[in-house]
Amino acid sequence: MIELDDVGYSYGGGELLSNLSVRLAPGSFHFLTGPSGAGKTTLLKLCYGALTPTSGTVRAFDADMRGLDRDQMALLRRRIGVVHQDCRFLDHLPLADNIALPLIVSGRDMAQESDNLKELMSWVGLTARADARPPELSGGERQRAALARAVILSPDVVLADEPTGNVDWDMSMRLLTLLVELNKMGKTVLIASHDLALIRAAKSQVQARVLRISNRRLQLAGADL
Ligand SMILES: Nc1ncnc2c1ncn2[C@@H]1O[C@H](COP(=O)(O)OP(=O)(O)OP(=O)(O)O)[C@@H](O)[C@H]1O
Repeated sequence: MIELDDVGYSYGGGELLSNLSVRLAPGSFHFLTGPSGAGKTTLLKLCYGALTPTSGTVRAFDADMRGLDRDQMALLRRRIGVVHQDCRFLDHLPLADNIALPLIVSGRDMAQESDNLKELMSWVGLTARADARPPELSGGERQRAALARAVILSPDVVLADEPTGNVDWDMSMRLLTLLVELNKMGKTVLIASHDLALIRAAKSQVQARVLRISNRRLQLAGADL
């Protein structure tokens, strides 16, 4: 589904990531861990085409991302839902409109999508907050809204960057449950997280592979995690 083959990346100085090869198979569940600054967000950006590797190849849905034009890339990105670390809401818009933004941008008929939006808001437990502005939300509400927005176009793949950052343990578990539900619906899930307790908890709910970035390379973490 998404495949990195011998990928390297540099922001201009020395190489941040070297010789990374990994395949996110359809329906798989992965964690990506590693110390702060190791390159987790960078790797996610390579997976959804926000960055182009300095060496190697990233393929998504059998297409080499480097060869795609703007329209093809836009179509491909609709198949990859991203939960950004900083959520990125438009503060002047109500929450429901923020969650619906990908529908609007992709030109969907909003009248036809209204049930989809309501269902999704209910799934993340935010129906009562539909009219709230993002600055009025708690951290957990923001993270659940970011997840709803990431999946509103029914992507095949969900990439979540620290989706449980700044929330307490109960909310982390609630968010994890939502991500596991998405995986049980057949979606491929990759979660970047430095929270080892979360990763351990997930292992009782889902068969997850844990990848760790260490010294610029990607390793498969052992059972001792
Ligand atoms: N646009 C950029 N230009 C230059 N350097 C960057 C840029 N974005 C990130 N970096 C650097 O690349 C390194 C990896 O950053 P990245 O955000 O991928 O790490 P991370 O593992 O996600 O970190 P964290 O766990 O703290 O979120 C850091 O040293 C960061 O400062």
